[in-house]
Amino acid sequence: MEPLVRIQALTQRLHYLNNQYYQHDISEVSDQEFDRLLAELTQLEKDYPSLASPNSPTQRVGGTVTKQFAQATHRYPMLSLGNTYSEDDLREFDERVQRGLEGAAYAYVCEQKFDGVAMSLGYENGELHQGVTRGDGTRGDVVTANVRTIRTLPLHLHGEFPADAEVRGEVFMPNQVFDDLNQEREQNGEALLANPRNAASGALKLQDSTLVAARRLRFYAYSVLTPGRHFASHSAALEAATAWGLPVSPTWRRCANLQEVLDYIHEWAQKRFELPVNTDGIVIKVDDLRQQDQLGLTAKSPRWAIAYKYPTAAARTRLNEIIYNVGRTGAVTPVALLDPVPLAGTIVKRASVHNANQIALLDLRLGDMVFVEKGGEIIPKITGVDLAARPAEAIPVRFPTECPACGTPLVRPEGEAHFRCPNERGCPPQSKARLEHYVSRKALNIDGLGAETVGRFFDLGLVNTPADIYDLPQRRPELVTLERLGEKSIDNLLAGIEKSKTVPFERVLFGLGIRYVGETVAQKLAQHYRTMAAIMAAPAAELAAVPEVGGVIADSVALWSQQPENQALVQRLAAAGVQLAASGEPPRAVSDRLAGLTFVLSGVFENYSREQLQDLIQQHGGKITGSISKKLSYLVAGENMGPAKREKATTLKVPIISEQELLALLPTGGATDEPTDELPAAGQQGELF
Ligand SMILES: NC(=O)c1ccc[n+]([C@@H]2O[C@H](COP(=O)([O-])OP(=O)(O)OC[C@H]3O[C@@H](n4cnc5c(N)ncnc54)[C@H](O)[C@@H]3O)[C@@H](O)[C@H]2O)c1
Ligand SMILES: [Zn+2]
Repeated sequence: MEPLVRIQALTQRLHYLNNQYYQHDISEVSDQEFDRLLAELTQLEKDYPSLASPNSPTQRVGGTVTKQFAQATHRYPMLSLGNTYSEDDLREFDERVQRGLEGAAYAYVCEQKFDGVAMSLGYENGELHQGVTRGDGTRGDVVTANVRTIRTLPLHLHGEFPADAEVRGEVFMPNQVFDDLNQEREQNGEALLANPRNAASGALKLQDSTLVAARRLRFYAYSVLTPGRHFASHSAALEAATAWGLPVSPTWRRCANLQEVLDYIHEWAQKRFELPVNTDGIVIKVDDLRQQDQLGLTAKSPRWAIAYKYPTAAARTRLNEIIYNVGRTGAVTPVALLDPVPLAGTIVKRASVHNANQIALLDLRLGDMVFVEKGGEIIPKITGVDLAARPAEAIPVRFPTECPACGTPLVRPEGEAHFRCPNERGCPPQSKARLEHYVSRKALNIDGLGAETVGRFFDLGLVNTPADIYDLPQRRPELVTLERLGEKSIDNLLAGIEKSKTVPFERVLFGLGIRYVGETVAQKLAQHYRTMAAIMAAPAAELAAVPEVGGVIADSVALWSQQPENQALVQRLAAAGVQLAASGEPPRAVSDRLAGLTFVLSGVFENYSREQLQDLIQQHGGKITGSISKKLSYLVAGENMGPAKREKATTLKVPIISEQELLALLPTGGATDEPTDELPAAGQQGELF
């Protein structure tokens, strides 16, 4: 192929993949594949320098800023790292360093390359005042409120620190958190997060920091920058950061020479899988900061550092069978059963294949030799077939057309990847999974009645729906006859069931397992409506206007509420004494100043989060709605509000007010003491912008 044509094709493809990765948190290809394409382009540009464009992905940091946040310019550029998968390249890197330092002695620091999102934290007089993403390397998104939700991050530094320090590090989602979240999402019928890195990146882009807090992000610091050289070496900076109370992973090591670097790399090749966070390699940095300055930077990366990436852990093994699991919401997921094979520190016997499309895409046959990889996920996945080794008798995998559990024809709703069994009531694994969900830790958390026991009771026909659990006390004589269930554990179990009647309403609502109603949504609905009866009576359009509840969730709740079986279930739970109303006082009404007024909030606000402003409006009798209509009283506009919203409000003559003006509407005057009558009256065109 013409080099120019290839260069253009690669450039276009890499720009596209960068955009998917940084803007939409989607990895369409593996990192290894991405790096291979980038290396090919780098080589071509080296061979044909006249064809290289200054905007090439080889010359620039891949990310960009987003529209939803305010931006800040980095004082020191936030660069990428040169990377390699080969030890020979490391030797070349070491030779370049040696030449660059003209024979002076030097040492390295090796660190884990944490697979998350780079973050710059500004500490002024030891106080955290700003968190900014890498963005395009020059400017990034200001996500301070989101960063503050990271519980291990100190808001104040301890001990002796410089007045002005920029701490850099990685925001990540621990693997355990990722697995828990995904399990929950799967059960709620929500789309799964692809891997912990994309999950962390997506969480940082959320507008509502209470939602970010629920993602339980963490942070590891890996560099400190100060005006003037405060430290002599990178290792001294890491030690200081630790002393100030910043989380620094203890895995770093100072290495006297390349051999020690290679030892570190070999040592961590397997050990890294025991860390609570994904890593994708090792970062090697020249330790002395003056030597770092001497070596300098390229447009894209420092010359004093390099990333060594481990090849993705992959194995080849035989695919014996595919089984189909039916989940709580009826989704049918294929699971591949394999000949056991060691991979990245564990023995793998099962792999996920995601869905029917994936089976077709890979053209899987039973008996095939397949490649399995362990990426960010705990369960490995099948990534390809060794076609050369395909046995003649290999049987094409046929995705079932009927539910493997109950025989009902499967359906695939428009736009969904999964086939579902629509037989909600009569399909045993669905009923069983609903029970397991009801007793689970984050729902009713019934002592002595775990997933296993409730599953066993279901199999024995003792319970079928959550309401049956409350009839168990009357069935004690039957329970005593069960094997492995002594008097004592029955006492425990019955006491646990009794205690579950005090579990707050929001967790009961979550426990009902309504599709798309996860923990947060259950909380919002419970706060807003306060009783199950009110939720079940609410029309979908009204539900959709509750903060964090969109149209899809609202439709699902309304549909659930209409079904007679569910109405009967709720009645029986109520009769058993389960909490179906929020306890305590409803949020105190502070005034009725905003009674009869409706508000839409949009954009980013300066003094309060959107959530806080919504609470404030409600405390003063105002209502929050989801969409802009002629009847809307005010659109409250923050920074970076979408132009479409502004246009719609202007066309419909809905007054647009700022955060300050909203606060001024309140009796105390909020942040200002402006007289309220200077505001445009509701229903008139505001001309404040
Ligand atoms: N799969 C895809 O479609 C796709 C698309 C674009 C990029 N990518 C991946 O992203 C990489 C490029 O991304 P990049 O420029 O963000 O990262 P990079 O691989 O060039 O490394 C730089 C980043 O490493 C991180 N890091 C982690 N631990 C560190 C430590 N101890 N010290 C210093 N930095 C540390 C920081 O976030 C820093 O920004 C590519 O090599 C590719 O693997 C993949
Ligand atoms: Zn079924």
